[in-house]
Amino acid sequence: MKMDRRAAQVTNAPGGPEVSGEPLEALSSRPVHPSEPAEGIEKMKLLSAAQTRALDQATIQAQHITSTDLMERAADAVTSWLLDELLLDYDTAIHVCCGPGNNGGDGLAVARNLHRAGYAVQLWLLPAARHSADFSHQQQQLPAELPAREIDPNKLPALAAGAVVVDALFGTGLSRPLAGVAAALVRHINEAGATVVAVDMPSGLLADAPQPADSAVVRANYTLSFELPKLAFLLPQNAGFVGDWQLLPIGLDPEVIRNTPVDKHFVTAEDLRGRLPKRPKFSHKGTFGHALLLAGSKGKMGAAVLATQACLRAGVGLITTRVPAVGYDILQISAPEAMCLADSASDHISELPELTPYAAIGIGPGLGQHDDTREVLHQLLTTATVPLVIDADALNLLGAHPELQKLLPPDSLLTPHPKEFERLVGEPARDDYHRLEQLRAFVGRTSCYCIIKGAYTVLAAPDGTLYFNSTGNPGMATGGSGDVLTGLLLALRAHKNLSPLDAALLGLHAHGRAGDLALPHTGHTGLLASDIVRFIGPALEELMSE
Ligand SMILES: NC(=O)C1=CN([C@@H]2O[C@H](COP(=O)(O)OP(=O)(O)OC[C@H]3O[C@@H](n4cnc5c(N)ncnc54)[C@H](O)[C@@H]3O)[C@@H](O)[C@H]2O)[C@@H](O)CC1
Ligand SMILES: [K+]
Repeated sequence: MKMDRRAAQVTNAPGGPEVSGEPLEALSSRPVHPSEPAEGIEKMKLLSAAQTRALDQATIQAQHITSTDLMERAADAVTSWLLDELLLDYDTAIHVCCGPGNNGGDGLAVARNLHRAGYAVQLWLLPAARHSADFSHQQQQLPAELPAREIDPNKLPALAAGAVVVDALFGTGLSRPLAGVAAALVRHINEAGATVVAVDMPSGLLADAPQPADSAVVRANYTLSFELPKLAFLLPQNAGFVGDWQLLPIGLDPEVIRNTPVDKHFVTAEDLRGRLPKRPKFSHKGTFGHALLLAGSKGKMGAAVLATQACLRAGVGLITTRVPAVGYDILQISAPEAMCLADSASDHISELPELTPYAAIGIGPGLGQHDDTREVLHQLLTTATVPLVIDADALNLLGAHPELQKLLPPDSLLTPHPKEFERLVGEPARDDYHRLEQLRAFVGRTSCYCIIKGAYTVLAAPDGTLYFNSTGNPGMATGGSGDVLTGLLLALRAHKNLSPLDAALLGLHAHGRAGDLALPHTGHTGLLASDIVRFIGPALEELMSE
């Protein structure tokens, strides 16, 4: 069998109102707007299982079609993908395993399509007391030469390693963990070493809730989902089940999607393109703000350098970086475009500089957690009147001294990775879903923006809306990558004409995209944080208005 692991269609792919002309002071001190609409961030809404069902029904009504018609579209899309992307051979053994509901109905229609096209299909049905109407309809459409065999729990189908298994056991209708024959079959599929293609969802995975750790869940190589991604695909704990996920369009009604209220979005380039104001011809360095960065300690000056360079590459007007005395030469040499303010202490930052000139302030990269530095953070939180970007050791200090969290100015942007987030909230998350609940509670409590870094970095706005980033690659899981993000976000928060939400979304997207642009030059293995810096400019230009 020929295998083509190219990305297909939308491949694992991935706002707010502008405050043009508003003085920065007003931006930072105005009350948080809990209902700030995510204007335009609507291309990829993350719907719950119930909303997905409602969308299917609404599409059927709006387009005057039957549910069978919609199922045929889904099955045609899956069949085309198998033929065009997986490049099936006629002699490849294809096992289509169907459950009792509409996911199984999809499987029956795919099996019929493949059989008609001349492929070697074997069709297996899970024993069940009841079947959905569309399943039964599809079963009646099967040609006589394509027998549907009920799975015998005592003799599960032989699945050769070179075979393709189409998993159409359960989709969004799964309401509880799998048990009995279904669980046994799923474990059998997982052990077979076959190429597993899940229809809509890997069977056993719940669409928007965790399942017990020991549940049987299909470990798919590919998951072919319809139109919109599912929250479950974006969470690290499910990566081993979902595999490479693809979205297949089936004509779900765009108007209904637009009108479906959601609190979670998957943010794509399409959502963000044009949101970064083009640099006007007569712009000067004041237009793009003067940023202050407090970063570095002895042995961690690289973090300060990378964040400074990233801030510059993200188009900040000016940057002043406050470093301990030991870092003065290092910073001046490695970032000559930046101004450098050396602290009187040699190895750590011990004094807060005068804040008046600055449009935004970043703190954290390589900072260390000296008591003096904690005091600097304390003073910053109580005196700053401009947007703050808070990262790394500044987050650890906030975790170690929770009383400081009460001082966080509204609309500050915090950028923890999962471990820093755990320290910040003082409690490990039970699972990825619980972490999202913790994140929402945190932004609700503090009226801040907070991200959690990862494969699909998630941003929570103060109103609890979640935005999953769609760019980036595993090569970026390397030292200094987070420092680069801080610098980039700092530049965008210093930008006069960007709302806090737009600045954060643009920054997250551009960071991942810069990593993706660097990849052909470095490979995953050789990707360094400084390579990300190099491509920030091109990544941001892609999002610039005409
Ligand atoms: N017309 C539509 O609504 C469309 C639906 N589509 C497909 O339909 C799927 C959803 O179909 P359904 O809502 O019928 O749901 P599923 O086919 O995912 O499963 C529902 C069936 O499984 C049973 N069930 C649930 N949890 C179980 C468990 N733990 N153990 C054993 N049985 C269990 C239910 O009682 C029901 O019979 C989607 O994932 C998608 O694949 C697509 O065909 C697109 C169009
Ligand atoms: K499935």
